[in-house]
Amino acid sequence: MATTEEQREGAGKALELAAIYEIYEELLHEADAVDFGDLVLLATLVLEQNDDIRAEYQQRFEHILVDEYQDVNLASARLLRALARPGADVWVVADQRQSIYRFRGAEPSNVARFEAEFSGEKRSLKINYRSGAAVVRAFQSFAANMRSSSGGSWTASRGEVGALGHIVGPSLAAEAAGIRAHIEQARADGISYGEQVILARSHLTLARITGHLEKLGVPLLYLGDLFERPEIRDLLSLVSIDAEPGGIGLARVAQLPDYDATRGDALSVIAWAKENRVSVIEALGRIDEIADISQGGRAGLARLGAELQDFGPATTPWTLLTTWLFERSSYLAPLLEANDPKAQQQLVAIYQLLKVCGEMVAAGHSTRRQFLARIRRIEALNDDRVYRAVASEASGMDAVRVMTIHGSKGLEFRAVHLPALATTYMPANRQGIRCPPPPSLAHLAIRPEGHEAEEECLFFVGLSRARDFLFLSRAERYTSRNSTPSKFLSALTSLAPPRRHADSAVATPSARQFAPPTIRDRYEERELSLYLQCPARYQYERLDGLRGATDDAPYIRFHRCVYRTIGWIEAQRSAGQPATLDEAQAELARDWAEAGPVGHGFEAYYRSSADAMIATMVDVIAAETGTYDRGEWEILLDGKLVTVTPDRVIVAADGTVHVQRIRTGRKTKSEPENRVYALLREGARTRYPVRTVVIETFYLATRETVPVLSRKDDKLLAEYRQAIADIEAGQFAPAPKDARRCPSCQCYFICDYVQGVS
Ligand SMILES: Nc1ncnc2c1ncn2[C@@H]1O[C@H](COP(=O)(O)OP(=O)(O)OP(=O)(O)O)[C@@H](O)[C@H]1O
Repeated sequence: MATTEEQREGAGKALELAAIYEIYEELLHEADAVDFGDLVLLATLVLEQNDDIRAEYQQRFEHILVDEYQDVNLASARLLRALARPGADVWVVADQRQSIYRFRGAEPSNVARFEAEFSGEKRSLKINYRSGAAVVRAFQSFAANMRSSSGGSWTASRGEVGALGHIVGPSLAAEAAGIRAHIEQARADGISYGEQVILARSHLTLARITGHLEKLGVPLLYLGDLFERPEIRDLLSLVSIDAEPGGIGLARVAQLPDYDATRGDALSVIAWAKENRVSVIEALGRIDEIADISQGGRAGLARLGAELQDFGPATTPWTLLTTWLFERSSYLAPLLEANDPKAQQQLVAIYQLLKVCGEMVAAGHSTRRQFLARIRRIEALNDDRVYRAVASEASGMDAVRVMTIHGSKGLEFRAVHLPALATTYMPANRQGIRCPPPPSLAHLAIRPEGHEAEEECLFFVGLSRARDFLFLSRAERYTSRNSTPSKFLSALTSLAPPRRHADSAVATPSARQFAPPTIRDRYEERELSLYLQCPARYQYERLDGLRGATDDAPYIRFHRCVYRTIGWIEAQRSAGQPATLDEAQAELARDWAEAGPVGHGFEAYYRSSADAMIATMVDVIAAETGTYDRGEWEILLDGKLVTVTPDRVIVAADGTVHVQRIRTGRKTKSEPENRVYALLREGARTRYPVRTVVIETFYLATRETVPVLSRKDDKLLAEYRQAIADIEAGQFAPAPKDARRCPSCQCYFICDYVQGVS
């Protein structure tokens, strides 16, 4: 029974998840498909529930060998029990110091139970054949204090070979320069690039480090986030021209060196195409008719028009890319000529994109729009990992390997580089449990000690991949704050004392300069909010007037429909004609057909939530006794007017004014920190100087009204003032507040911002 607020919220989430999971299972069933977990689950159930099948398999296998036994979870442990007949030889290999799959249900305690469960015995391996003595000493020293299974001692059969290194740099750039020095040190010892690996806890860390190493000219077999690489963005922008609405891709393509056009040229072409209702490609073909094009740009854009000629709505991304790259443009020429590690890397990335494109087209995402939508979706779900590893065709390249520690399990390399050994990176911070399991499954939640133990194991896995050289490194600053050394280093510093590596002099590109826009005295709250979300997006959308496609998740579409319908209901009420439930639902049906998650697997679930919210709204309005005061407010901030239209303003019978913001989502802790509340309070102060005003959030899903206090108003209003000042100073560098939302931005493909790296 949930008694506290937290438990109630947890139970609500668990119920929601259970409902979604049921639909997910139904969809799997309809598609006649199984997921990864089912592969083990279904096999186990078949064996457990059918005596004859179990007998058949049990007598087939006299010996069963299990590797990585510490990673066995509940389902695979049951599979093993069902497969092993009484008296069968079960032989397992386990290293509890390498248990790195607790997060997906692995139960290292299986190892401790092995002897009793299978009447077995345990033997320890004492000789290490992989690593030289220096490396063995390092992981032995670390293992001495591990939680999951402390201790262990090994004789290095290869003897005194190899060495350790440890550098500390003031910044990430300096750390990268230090890693390059380590890489070269190993090469001087006869270890090629291809025999070296960089291992880190997360892809994000790898992307950040490799971004710097790439600039330093280190050949790497790693692409980072494929779809955020500059050359891939060039190509995706090209694909998007006339495929995503608005011709936005031209803003990037026109500025490629080959076309020598300006951003202003691109905007002129896009505007002309819109005005004349022709495609952007056609507009490029008629460039002579377009005014306001720079001299160099005119010739370049005419050339681009010729290259794209005869590409129409039916042209697939595959045809467009291959024809343009190999037959028409000279985009590849400088890369082929340069033949340096950076160019090679770019060519590999382009090859990889073509491969992905071919696969996606074959899988039915065959129009250019579908292809781009698919990429946005992959990025939004952070599901691009499979595209980061370089295609096997390139595996012969002599380039440093790059992978997560999880990905390195079971592998070995002559030199291992472990960067970012700083607090919060290694061990990583434990993430809160977003949806705690219900009490009956509480044993499945990873406890804090489990997280720490798992992080230690990860580090042990990283250390023990090295054959000859183990190189450790960290920076004193990764963000604007200083970062302290990883606590895991303390076991190693006496063996590998840190050396300082000075900052490198890698030139960073200068920030983009833009002419300040016209100074105005009036701004909408919405546009300032957009600016604060991302200055670049503000510029593209508000100043350049660029509109393109966005990838809106069904969840967003559901909320948008509910807000739209509520806006209509509120307007009806203000006009003195409150909507009936039927009318409101008919309005929702219209909004839904136009903008809802129609056809999505979870549509019915979203729709019933939307229906319930609309019914609540109608009900709440019917029960209301106050009067309405609706309209746009103007709030004066340092001589500038900021306009905002509150969701609802009700003057109650006792004269109190309730200013509400309506939310269709779940109650969140951050909601009261939304700066719009500060603005509403400021507005209410001048509009209702003598009345009591309450600023509140109204949560439709739960009918809750929560007052918002004024604690941070000054700071929040200052954000609006700063936004206006920055806009007027022409500061529009991409700086998304929440980079995870970038893939749903219309400017995604033309933008230079790289998540976690920029
Ligand atoms: N008896 C042996 N003589 C010489 N070399 C050996 C011997 N056994 C293993 N090796 C070498 O030692 C290295 C490690 O072996 P292997 O990968 O099988 O170990 P492991 O226990 O699976 O390691 P881990 O679980 O840490 O990945 C390999 O390079 C392997 O060729």
